[in-house]
Amino acid sequence: MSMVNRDLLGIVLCGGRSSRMGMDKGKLLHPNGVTFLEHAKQRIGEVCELVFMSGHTDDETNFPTLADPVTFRGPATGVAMAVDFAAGQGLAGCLVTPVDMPNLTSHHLRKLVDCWQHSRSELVCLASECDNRIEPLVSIYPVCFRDELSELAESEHRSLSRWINARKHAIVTVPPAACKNVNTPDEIPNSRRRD
Ligand SMILES: Nc1nc2c(ncn2[C@@H]2O[C@H](COP(=O)(O)OP(=O)(O)OP(=O)(O)O)[C@@H](O)[C@H]2O)c(=O)[nH]1
Repeated sequence: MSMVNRDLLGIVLCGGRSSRMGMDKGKLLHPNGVTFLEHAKQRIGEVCELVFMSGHTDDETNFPTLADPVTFRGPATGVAMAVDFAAGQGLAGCLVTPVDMPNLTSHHLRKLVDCWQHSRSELVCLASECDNRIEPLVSIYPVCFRDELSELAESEHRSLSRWINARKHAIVTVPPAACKNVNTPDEIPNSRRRD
């Protein structure tokens, strides 16, 4: 069986202001020598055949991108847009990942996909094995949630955690380090900006 999934659209969320970091988080240098953005694209490319970036505005690369219909309204906007697009492509859902979680690997993403394969209309979320708290930005969103996610994206608070917690969902747990995201410069060991 192929390790690369053809039914899920792989998404790298890379919109937002990166205001706490003070620079585009996608441009940070990952310890493995590529940018955070390249790393995020590579790891999801090992799991999903079709991959899009979400919300990124600069055009240094020609990588397929889904622009947010309204900018800086948070990740729920990108997720809703991605799920809508996946539904239009006849895909089963989206595997969403953030650009700012450098220790997450394709191995962790495959665990999510394996779980989803058992029940393909169910939400599947990554969670830290220390507190079971869900990571809405590392989750699989089946296309049956298309309309509900559009409503969420247009609502005032747009909290994906709250939205998922109000619905049936499966969780896949990983060590806490794997799902640590970086928001400020002092959270990036062994890394620096690529000039
Ligand atoms: N498509 C899209 N992605 C977003 C948006 N806001 C944040 N993200 C992504 O969601 C993930 C988590 O981002 P956050 O740390 O919550 O927000 P941020 O805007 O990047 O950073 P701050 O300005 O410091 O809050 C990252 O991968 C961001 O690129 C948005 O408006 N649209």
